[in-house]
Amino acid sequence: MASTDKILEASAKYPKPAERQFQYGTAGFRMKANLLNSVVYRVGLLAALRSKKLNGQTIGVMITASHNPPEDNGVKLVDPMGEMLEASWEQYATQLANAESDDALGKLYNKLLADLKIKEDVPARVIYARDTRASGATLVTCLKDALDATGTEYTDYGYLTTPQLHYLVRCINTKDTQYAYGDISEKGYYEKLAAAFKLAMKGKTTKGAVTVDCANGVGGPKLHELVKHLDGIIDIKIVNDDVLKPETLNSQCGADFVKTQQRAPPSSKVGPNDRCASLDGDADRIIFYFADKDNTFRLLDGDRIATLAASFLADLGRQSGLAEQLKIGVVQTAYANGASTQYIEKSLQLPIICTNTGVKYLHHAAARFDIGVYFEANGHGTVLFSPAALKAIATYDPKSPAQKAALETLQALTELINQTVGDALSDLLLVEAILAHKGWTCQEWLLTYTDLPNRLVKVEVPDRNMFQAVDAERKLAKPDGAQKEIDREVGKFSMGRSFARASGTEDAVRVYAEAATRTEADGLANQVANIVRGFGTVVGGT
Ligand SMILES: CC(=O)N[C@H]1[C@@H](OP(=O)(O)O)O[C@H](CO)[C@@H](O)[C@@H]1O
Ligand SMILES: [Mg+2]
Repeated sequence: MASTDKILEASAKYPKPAERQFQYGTAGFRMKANLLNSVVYRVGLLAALRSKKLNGQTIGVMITASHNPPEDNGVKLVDPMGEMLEASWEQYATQLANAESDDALGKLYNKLLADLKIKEDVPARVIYARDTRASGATLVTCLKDALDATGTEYTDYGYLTTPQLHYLVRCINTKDTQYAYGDISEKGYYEKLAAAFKLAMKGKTTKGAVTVDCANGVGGPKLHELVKHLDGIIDIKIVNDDVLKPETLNSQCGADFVKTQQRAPPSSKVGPNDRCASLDGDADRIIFYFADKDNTFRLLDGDRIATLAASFLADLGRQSGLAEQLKIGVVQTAYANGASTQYIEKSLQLPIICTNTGVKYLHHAAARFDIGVYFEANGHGTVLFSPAALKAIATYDPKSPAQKAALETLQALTELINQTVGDALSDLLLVEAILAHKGWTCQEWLLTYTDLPNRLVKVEVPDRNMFQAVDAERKLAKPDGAQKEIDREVGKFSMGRSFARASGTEDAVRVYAEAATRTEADGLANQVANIVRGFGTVVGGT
């Protein structure tokens, strides 16, 4: 078959590293960049297949390793509505990446064509972009070879944040429909966000500046562009935006550093009570923080953004007269701080769904509500509006000036909030708009509830796969007896909660614990980590 010949010819340039097994996980493929050539080439083949299967709809390919160190890179696929690749296709990505020889790859490609009933003559369309990592250029070449070999039409969007690529994919596939998402350009993205932000801010001002640490990644230049469209209605100070020194990416800065180290980047020069935010390397995560008057570091993480957004949207629902049509729900994972869960249930009186870790799970659960707010504690999340909610907001006839004002703000938020995926730039503006409406500083935001002290520990065991979690990963079904021991420890601590689960992205088991005091949270985490070590060692035999 002619096209397979081309695929094999190009594939010969990118042999699979021997003895390596790859897996398309929560974040696509991610590893040391020098191992990725064959993987990216094969992801290109899959993107072509996916597009053909979906009648030539455009598929996105993003080359990034997010918050990982500069020497890593990665690749992930974006489905037509700007969502992550449908879960059932992840296995094909894994199979293609692991085909040992060119011959095996060609056979697998043809098998997928046949098994998935893909018509080869359907055109394939792909767009792609990358973050600022030095290795990105080489990987783009691998990708292009796959797209050329499969006769795919493609557009290279250069450097983009991950959510910008998701935005563009959705714009392309909804063009000229009633769901048209926006202008198909990077500029269109800024214009959409800026116009919505201005509407949302009408008559309100933020209290002081917000300093945004861009992790020395692609978010820096993109935030500079966005600011140009905001007409100075908000004071955004941009730091750690040096993309010319790739080795500084995510180094001692960025959302992951701040969240895991529970401290500001050492380079930070802000004063007490100054509002700060940090993005990750591909700008799909954001967290806020500040130093209080005693210079104590205070984190405002994804749980805080979720509670802030949910409370504001619930207020707007009531004020606009649409509370009945706009049922709001919040989606969290087991890592959400117990105090946030309690605040949502008791104070906000909103329903909560707890899902497995990984944004694709949260995203799908959030789609079940009229307005679904989802955030991982690490700052990745967004708010989804259902088609019925959008219709209600667009068509409702307000009965008073107060209803009209609330409705206009709601309308603006439906445009401001990225509907495809968590987006640090969109979330930044969302939080700023809400704080402006409430007239809050970070201090007031922090006062809504008090986080329970918590600890996250990574435990390395010979075989993490023996730890099988159930109940949204809050309990261990395997190894036998482990959960019983964890329960016994948890029972000894006041307000204690703890769970262990195998990481989906690292070769380790993560243990999370929270309790009434810092000492207790640390103690509980250590005890549960010991239980995990004990079970891991016995069966693993080392
Ligand atoms: C505790 C934690 O932060 N886990 C992260 C991490 O998943 P693990 O499966 O825990 O390794 O990476 C995921 C992908 O970036 C992210 O979605 C998730 O929140
Ligand atoms: Mg990221």
